[in-house]
Amino acid sequence: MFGVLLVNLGTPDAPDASSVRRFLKQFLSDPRVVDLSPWIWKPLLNGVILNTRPAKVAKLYQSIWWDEGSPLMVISKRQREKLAAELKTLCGFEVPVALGMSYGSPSLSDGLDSLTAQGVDNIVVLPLYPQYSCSTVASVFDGVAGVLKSRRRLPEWRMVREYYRHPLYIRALAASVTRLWDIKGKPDRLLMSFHGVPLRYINEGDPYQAQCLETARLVAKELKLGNDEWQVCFQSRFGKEEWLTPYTDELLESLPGQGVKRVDIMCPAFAADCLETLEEIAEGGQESFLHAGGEQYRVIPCLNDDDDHIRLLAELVREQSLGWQLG
Ligand SMILES: C=CC1=C(C)c2cc3[nH]c(cc4nc(cc5[nH]c(cc1n2)c(C)c5CCC(=O)O)C(CCC(=O)O)=C4C)c(C)c3C=C
Ligand SMILES: [Fe+2]
Ligand SMILES: [Fe+2]
Repeated sequence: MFGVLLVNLGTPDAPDASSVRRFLKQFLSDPRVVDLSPWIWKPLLNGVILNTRPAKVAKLYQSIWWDEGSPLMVISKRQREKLAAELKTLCGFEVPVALGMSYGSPSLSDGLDSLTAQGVDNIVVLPLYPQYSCSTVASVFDGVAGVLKSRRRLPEWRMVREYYRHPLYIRALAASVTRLWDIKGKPDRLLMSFHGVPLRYINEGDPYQAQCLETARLVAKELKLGNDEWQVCFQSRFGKEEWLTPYTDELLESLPGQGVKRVDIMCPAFAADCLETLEEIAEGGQESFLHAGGEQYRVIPCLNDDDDHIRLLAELVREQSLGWQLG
């Protein structure tokens, strides 16, 4: 029987400093995320970052937390449920879908155990990262392989490496924009803000930047936008190193001075709304743009559990599992 492991980054269990600390410790200890030499990074992480950042970041999580929990977790659970229903319709039989997070819980190990307990022997691993980066997708690969390392019987498994130009993804993003524009009209500029990574990762072969630019170009084409009607930027910079530019926060501060007073902003690298979209973009971004003289700032939600997003995820699973469905 085949099943699906739906993977995302993970999130703290609660919006308090000790939960955030536990989450950040696991996340920031992954060498795929921060690749500095352990001799330099470990003392900095344990001595400085984990003593100062958790309390600060816990406050940010509190500002976006929902009654049911962390938005990323709530949305991930909805995606899991809807994907299972969609696959049942698409395949004509029950397909187990388990959730596994790279950091925090449920872990990748929890997700894989749940699939095994349901008799799954062929697994499609679907990381919810449209653009490949060593800091995300490769860490999912490491995590799954790390869990399977101690198993006597290996499942057969395949992983969706990326889907940054999948027609259903591009169309779903474009539809999320036109839903707003059809009712409320177009802004001066559409910003597509992707999560950043250190520029060095790109120079060392990570295709992430090129994939982001291609996603953006295709969305702009689908929306029939002129060159001055859209722009790419990169958010969520961490640390002192140079990251991908232009930085979203700096761009938002400079646009009103260039006469761009009304922007719509979307975050195509995120399959679910989370701290980075709800706080950094929706709260912080709005404040800096309006403060710099901007007049209208609208945030386009992530694809979340939209029907056309779920159809895309089901199609990605179908494409990977073709040879398995007959057996
Ligand atoms: C330290 C370096 C980081 C890299 C490289 C990085 C890449 C990266 N991250 C996402 C998606 C998400 N990141 C989220 C939070 C988050 N990211 C970093 C750092 C790096 N990310 C930190 C330290 C945090 C935690 C918050 C903070 O302390 O600022 C989240 C949100 C989680 C949530 O709970 O809501 C997501 C999702 C991508 C797609 C990516 C590379 C492409
Ligand atoms: Fe991140
Ligand atoms: Fe952030």
